[in-house]
Amino acid sequence: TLPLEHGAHRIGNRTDADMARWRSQRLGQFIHWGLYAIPGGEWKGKTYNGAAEWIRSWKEMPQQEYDNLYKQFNPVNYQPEEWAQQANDMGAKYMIITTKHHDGFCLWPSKYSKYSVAASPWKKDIIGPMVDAYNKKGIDVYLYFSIIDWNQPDWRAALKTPADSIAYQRFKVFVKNQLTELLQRYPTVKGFWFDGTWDDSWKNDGSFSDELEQYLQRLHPGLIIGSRLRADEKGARHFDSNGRLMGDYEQGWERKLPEKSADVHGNDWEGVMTIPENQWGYNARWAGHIKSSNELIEMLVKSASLGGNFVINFGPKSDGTFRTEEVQRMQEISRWMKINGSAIYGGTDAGFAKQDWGYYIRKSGTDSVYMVVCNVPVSGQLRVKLPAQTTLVNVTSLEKNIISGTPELIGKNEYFIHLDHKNQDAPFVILLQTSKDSRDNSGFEKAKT
Ligand SMILES: COc1ccc([C@@H]2N[C@@H](C)[C@@H](O)[C@H]2O)cc1
Repeated sequence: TLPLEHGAHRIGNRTDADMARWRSQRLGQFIHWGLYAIPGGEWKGKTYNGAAEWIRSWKEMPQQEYDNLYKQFNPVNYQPEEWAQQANDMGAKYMIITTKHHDGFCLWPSKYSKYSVAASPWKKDIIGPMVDAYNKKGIDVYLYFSIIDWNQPDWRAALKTPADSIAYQRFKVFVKNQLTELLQRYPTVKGFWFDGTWDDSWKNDGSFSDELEQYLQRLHPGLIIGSRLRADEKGARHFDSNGRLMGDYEQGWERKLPEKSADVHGNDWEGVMTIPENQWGYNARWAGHIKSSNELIEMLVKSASLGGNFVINFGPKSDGTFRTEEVQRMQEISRWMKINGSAIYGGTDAGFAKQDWGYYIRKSGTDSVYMVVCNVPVSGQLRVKLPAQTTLVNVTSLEKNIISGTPELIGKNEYFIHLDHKNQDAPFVILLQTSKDSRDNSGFEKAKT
């Protein structure tokens, strides 16, 4: 291995209480809200085909006109208590809010930038009331912060001249000041979600990103920061030049999920997902495939089964309300989580052989393994193959009328669970009580349905 000064400083997952809490939460809510919600992907009758929060970079968008949108930011229907209530109903245990996206507009009245809500008709702090409302519901808050800042004259994507380096030096002080300010203003936040760290200016400054992370940890012990912040001294990101994960969890799963356990190497990880194919900020016209609640639930289940968190993104409108499709999904997921949430919270990789009908999720630290069935086989029976030395003690379903009769034992530790032929319209959950013992007769009590 290479001697790295600014590579991973820890091998293996964090074992502290803050990280254990994050790991148990499993379902998060991402919120992308800012000036980009005003155009909502359209400008002067034309539709922007990119992600709505990137409209400033569209050739049809005069940047000065975009930058002046702050004069229209006035979310008269913004009700953070309602936002928190609906997130709580959905079953989200943490929320990530964009304090500042790439456009540099700050949703808090920053001392270090004029380009904030303080200059808008709204005038007031957006972030504070949101943090308070979510915390009051017992939901942890993480702050999304973009290192890229198109509004800051000292921002540089690359350092080409000595003047660039002097400007970028000022920019780094600005970044550190804003992050310090955010922690001082919102001391209950549990971590940062960094973005906009792919440019050369940042990638080639691994020592700064490392010092910054350590500075933030000292300022706010226990802070949780993903792998997207850091670069090592050779410009490697997420995984250092020795292949070791930097930060507290793998933060690269954006609009995509790992397929199997081997893809995550036992690391903590988090997947963030849009409901449309690729829109984070509000876009008036959702095109392409819009994920159903069942699709989002299956992604949540898959994430928990692979030992990771799943965060669903929402893009509120400029007035502070949510679009119908997003409210609908929060309500449908809420219904599912109220019945099946016990399979998700505290869930992790069960280490069982994957079957076609769906996913196994182990309640961390126990012998309870949930089966979440997403693909009911036409045979009407679910095959369960237990790892060696594992005995099946009991089988129950979280809802009634799922299992018919007693599971059939075939071979040493294989079972067929027969299903009640009701056609289910959502994933359903069966709980396996197992035990690690060498009894080879695998005695089996009658399954209770
Ligand atoms: C260069 O490609 C991207 C893709 C997405 C992003 C941002 N990350 C997501 C979490 C959103 O904030 C999106 O704007 C930035 C650059």
